Amino acid sequence: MQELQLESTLGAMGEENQQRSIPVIDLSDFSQRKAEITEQLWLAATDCGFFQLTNHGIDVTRIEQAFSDAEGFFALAPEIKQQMPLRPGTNAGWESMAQVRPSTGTADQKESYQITRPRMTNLWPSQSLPSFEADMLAFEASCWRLGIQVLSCFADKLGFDADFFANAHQPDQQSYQSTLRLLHYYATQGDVAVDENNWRAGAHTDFDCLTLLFQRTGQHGLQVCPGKEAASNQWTPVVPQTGMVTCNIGDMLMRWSDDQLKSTLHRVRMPKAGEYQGPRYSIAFFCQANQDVVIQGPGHKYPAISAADYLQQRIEANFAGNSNA
Ligand SMILES: O=C(O)CCC(=O)C(=O)O
Ligand SMILES: [Fe+2]
Repeated sequence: MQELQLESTLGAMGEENQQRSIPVIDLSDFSQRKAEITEQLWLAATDCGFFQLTNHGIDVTRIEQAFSDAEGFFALAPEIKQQMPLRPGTNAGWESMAQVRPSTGTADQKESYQITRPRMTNLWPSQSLPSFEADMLAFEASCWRLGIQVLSCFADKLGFDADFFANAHQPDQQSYQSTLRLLHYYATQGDVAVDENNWRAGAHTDFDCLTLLFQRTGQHGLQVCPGKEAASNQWTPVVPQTGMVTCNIGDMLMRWSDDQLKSTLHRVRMPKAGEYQGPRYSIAFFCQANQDVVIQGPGHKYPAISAADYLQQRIEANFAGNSNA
């Protein structure tokens, strides 16, 4: 697949480019300002493929709570986390150092726990963390609402009904496959090589329609390389700020928009000597259309394919691990 050829050329470090900026889009008064917001989102998503949202309706205290829940989960003993293993192909459960990217060939220096609503049987830490499940499902629902709001703007521009993507990502169905992923990148010692073999997350594009990413102030490392400039191998840092939501377009929406919306390469680099060496936590929500939904762009550039088959192709081609991004 075209996406993979691009990824496999991008293991090298490249250079940092501070010149580009990631657009920041204010969602306040969404219903009154929808047309204006839609233009801003479309511009950002057709150009850079990455943007950050403010006044998006998810309260910062709610985000902080989700991070403290995530810290609580990752602090559980390995024997407990091992009872909730990531099941191949499901995007549900816990893994550590299991994700190998084609861009690097080495495992990401992280652990993750993924929540995909219909697939969570026996995967909740109910005994150790009694309120975790309810908290996380409520947070997932807030992410869904925000993701669908942004997608409704893209639907307007693509000539689909405003509720087209809401219908394509129905949470109450067995075929639902949007995923909330908690991420914990391990603390480093300051003497770790920052080279092309060592990444918190190797360069990749996401498989989904739209990713919402929560980062914490001070926990740097995310870098972006816009598609049209991929050959430059120049990477722009995305400044982390608790409360902002960083968004990126994934491969599924790129295909669904006949390549108008851009799925953008990104990665998380290791801290350099002198930088913060502590753990890095982030939370990602991947909007992925329900399995039975048929993906086809307005101009029919690509053949119709179900969301299940599309993801399967992407996962099989990508790596032995099982994940959506
Ligand atoms: O942790 C981050 O900042 C990025 C995570 C990411 O890109 C992913 O999980 O797909
Ligand atoms: Fe990603």
